[in-house]
Amino acid sequence: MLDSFLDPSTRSIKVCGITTAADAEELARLGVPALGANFWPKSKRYLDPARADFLKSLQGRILRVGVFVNAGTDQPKQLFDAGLIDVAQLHGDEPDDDILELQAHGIPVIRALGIAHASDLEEAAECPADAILLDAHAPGVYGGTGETIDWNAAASFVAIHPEKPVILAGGITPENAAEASRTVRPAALDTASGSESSPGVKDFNKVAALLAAT
Ligand SMILES: O=C(O)c1ccccc1N[C@@H]1O[C@H](COP(=O)(O)O)[C@@H](O)[C@H]1O
Repeated sequence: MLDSFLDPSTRSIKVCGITTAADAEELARLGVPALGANFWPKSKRYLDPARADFLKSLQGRILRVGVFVNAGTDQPKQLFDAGLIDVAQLHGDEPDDDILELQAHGIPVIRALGIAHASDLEEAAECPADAILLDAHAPGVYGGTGETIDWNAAASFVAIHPEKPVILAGGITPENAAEASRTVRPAALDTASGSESSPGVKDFNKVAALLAAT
C-alpha cells in the first residue's frame, strides 16, 4: 500500500493527527489514501495506544501511518505486530540505525526532516528510509505547526533526486495544496493542522477540499 501511496503518477495525501474511530472511518469512506496517528505523548493530537484498537479495522482500506518522536523501536514494532499500523513515521532525532532496525522487522519507514535552510536537504539524499517527509523546522515541538517550508528548495531536491520519494508537509491547507503540488511535485502531501477544526478533530469540508486540490 505504501508503494501506491507514493506513486508519483497519483497525487496522494495523508491526513495526520487522527484521534477518533469516527474520523478515521470517514477518511476511509471519502477515499483518503493515508492517515496518520500520532503516538508522541506531547502532541496536541496524541493518540494513546491503549485507545488505538480502532485502527485495526481499517487495515487494507487506508494506509495507517504511526507517527513517533524519539520513541525507540519497541513501540512501533508492537503496534505493527498488533496490526494497528502499516508504516512508521519517525519525526524526532532518531538515528539511521532505528530506521534500519524497523525495516529489518518488515516495517516501511518515513523519515521526517525539519527544514530550516535549503542545506538541511543534504541529509535527505543519504537517508535509508523508504520515503522522506519534509516539514518545517520546529525545535521542541517537532511537527504539526502549520508553518510552510521553502517550496523552491524542496522542488530542487525532488528534481535532483527522482529516486527518493518525497512527502511534502508543513502548513498544507485547502488553499495552498494545489500550488504546493504544482511547485514541488512531491509523491504526496501531508497535513495535520490544515485539515482540522481544532487539534485532533478533522474538518471534513477541509478534507474534501484537500482531496479535490491534489
Ligand atoms: O501534529 C503534531 O502534533 C506533530 C507533533 C510532532 C511531530 C509531528 C507532528 N505532526 C506531523 O507534522 C506534519 C505537519 O503538520 P502541519 O500540517 O504543519 O500542522 C503533519 O502532517 C504530521 O505528519
